[in-house]
Amino acid sequence: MASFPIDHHSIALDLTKLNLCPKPLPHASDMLPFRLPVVFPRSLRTSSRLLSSLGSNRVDPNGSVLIETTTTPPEPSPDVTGGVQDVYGEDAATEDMPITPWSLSVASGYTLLRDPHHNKGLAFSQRERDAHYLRGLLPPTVISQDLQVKKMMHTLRHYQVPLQRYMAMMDLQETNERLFYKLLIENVEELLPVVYTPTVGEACQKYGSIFLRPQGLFISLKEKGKILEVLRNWPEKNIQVIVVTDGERILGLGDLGCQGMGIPVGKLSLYTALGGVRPSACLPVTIDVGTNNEKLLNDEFYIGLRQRRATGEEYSELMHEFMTAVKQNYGEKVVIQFEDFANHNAFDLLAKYGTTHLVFNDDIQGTASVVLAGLLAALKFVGGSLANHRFLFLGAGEAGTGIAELIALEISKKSQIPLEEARKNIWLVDSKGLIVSSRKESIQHFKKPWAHDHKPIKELVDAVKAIKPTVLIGTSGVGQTFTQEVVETMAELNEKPIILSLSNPTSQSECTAEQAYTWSKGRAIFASGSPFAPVEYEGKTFVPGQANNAYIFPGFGLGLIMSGTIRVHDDMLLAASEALAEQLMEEHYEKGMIFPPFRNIRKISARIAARVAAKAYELGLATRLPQPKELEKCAESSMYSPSYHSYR
Ligand SMILES: O=C([O-])CC(=O)C(=O)O
Ligand SMILES: [Mg+2]
Repeated sequence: MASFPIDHHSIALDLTKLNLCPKPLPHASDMLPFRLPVVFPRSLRTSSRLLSSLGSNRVDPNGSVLIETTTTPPEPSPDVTGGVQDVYGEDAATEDMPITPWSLSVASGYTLLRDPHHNKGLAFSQRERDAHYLRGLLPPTVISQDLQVKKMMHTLRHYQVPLQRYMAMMDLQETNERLFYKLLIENVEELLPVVYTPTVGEACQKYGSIFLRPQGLFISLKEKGKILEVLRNWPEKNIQVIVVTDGERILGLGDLGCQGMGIPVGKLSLYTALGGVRPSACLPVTIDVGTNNEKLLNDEFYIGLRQRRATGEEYSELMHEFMTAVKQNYGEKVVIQFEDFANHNAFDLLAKYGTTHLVFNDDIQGTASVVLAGLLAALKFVGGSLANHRFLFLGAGEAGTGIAELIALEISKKSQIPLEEARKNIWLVDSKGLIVSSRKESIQHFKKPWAHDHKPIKELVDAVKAIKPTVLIGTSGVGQTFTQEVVETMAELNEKPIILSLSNPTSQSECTAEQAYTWSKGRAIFASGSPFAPVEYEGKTFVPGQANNAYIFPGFGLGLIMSGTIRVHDDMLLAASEALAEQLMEEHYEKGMIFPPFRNIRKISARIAARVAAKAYELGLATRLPQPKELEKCAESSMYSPSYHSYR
């Protein structure tokens, strides 16, 4: 039995946590009268079993008990953009906690400094250093978390190579999680390109070489028959979101096998930083069924299975075991986000598990929702409704057909016309040319609804001339395919051509922001999947938007979680798009923007979450009852705060 060198006989019980989504308190100290001391019999006080039963699974036999308190709550701030106040003490209002609302974990001394969830580095106070056996293990200086942020940003800005910044950020995530999130939340525009696209793409390509500590859960063919056991090896039990990839189509970079792990890790960092979901509730997973990437197979530093990809039954059986184990282990309300699967599996998995699990395909549905939002906002510049526009896509995979379908759904609902009718103004070009009815027999099922009557056309530029689109959308995964001639033709056809180059990372973008503005003589309404800096053209500054699903999935997921939703419905995607488009203000339009700046992303995510949750309640898919009255406030107040807790 472990012994714990402490003399605390009470643990604070925060009654507000018994409420699933209590009203935000006007001041955190209002909570204090509700805190009850809970006294345990002496025999229980030293029992590691008791501690485990209270929700801690980090019992250190040599350690002391570390109790997080809210005795010095931070001043509540009225906004959520720069890290919210920790109203609930444990950032857990999205969590079902009917009986054990404790905040408790176990570590001390050296172990505490190496526990990323509790380490505060130089920010440990003198009192904490005494109480937790840290004296001598740290240099004497005590600094604030704000100063730590300043120092870290200073260090990061000195690195010239983006990959160095990525590695420094991953290192921070693995040593001091709260500091990592504070940095990311407070510097989101600067750091998003580091932990996310484009740098995460390069990180995945070089993952084998830069790999220091494993992050996330690796489930390979070797784990077949044991996936439930593997899930149980993960230290956190209360999982709310899983992002899973099989690495076959990482961004526009292709098959990166097991090294695709950078993507679920990055996406989940955004779930926390942008959407406020607690890091401990997030589980990144990579399914390794091999890779067809010869370069990786021959790379001595490759970290995955050294075999060609399993397909067919072998593949579906492993995926099925995974999906079944997830539901068995975490229940029905865990969000499973599919990420960067190749087309053929992505559509099949979504269709197969859409009726039994809470699944969401970010590349099909998240991308569709963000692009629809951008188009709704762009109407402000071009006028009319979506039904008055003609759309041409380069790329007919997950993103292309997903966006096309959501546009058609929105048009069909708004104009009250059948979906088939709404699809007629939407055209797609794939690697073989315009998708037309004469190709219907030979194309994949997800392309068939877009095979309209027209003579075959091979080249994109000829398709632009023939179809005369008002909106051109690139989802091809191939860089520099919107040539000067293509953009110029769009500009000849339209006073304000809408051009979206969505492929990631930057190297795969169909054209750059500068090309779009220059070739259209400053008339294009442009957005891209990966970020581009503002462009000066003839004395005017153009701010390109980042049409990236990062605007959608964090808030969307939060909406699902806070309402206890059990299935995703397309109407929730439409609700998310509308919520995002509504965030555009006059000041944004003046700069030609069709997406709001990322610096307000937590507010944006809360709005999206509220709208998604409201739709879920309306559709009868939400299980968390009764429905909170003020969903947006509920979303904001349930967001994770990266501020340090005080330990006693
Ligand atoms: O990760 C991103 O930046 C967007 C995305 O889902 C993709 O390109 O596959
Ligand atoms: Mg993706």
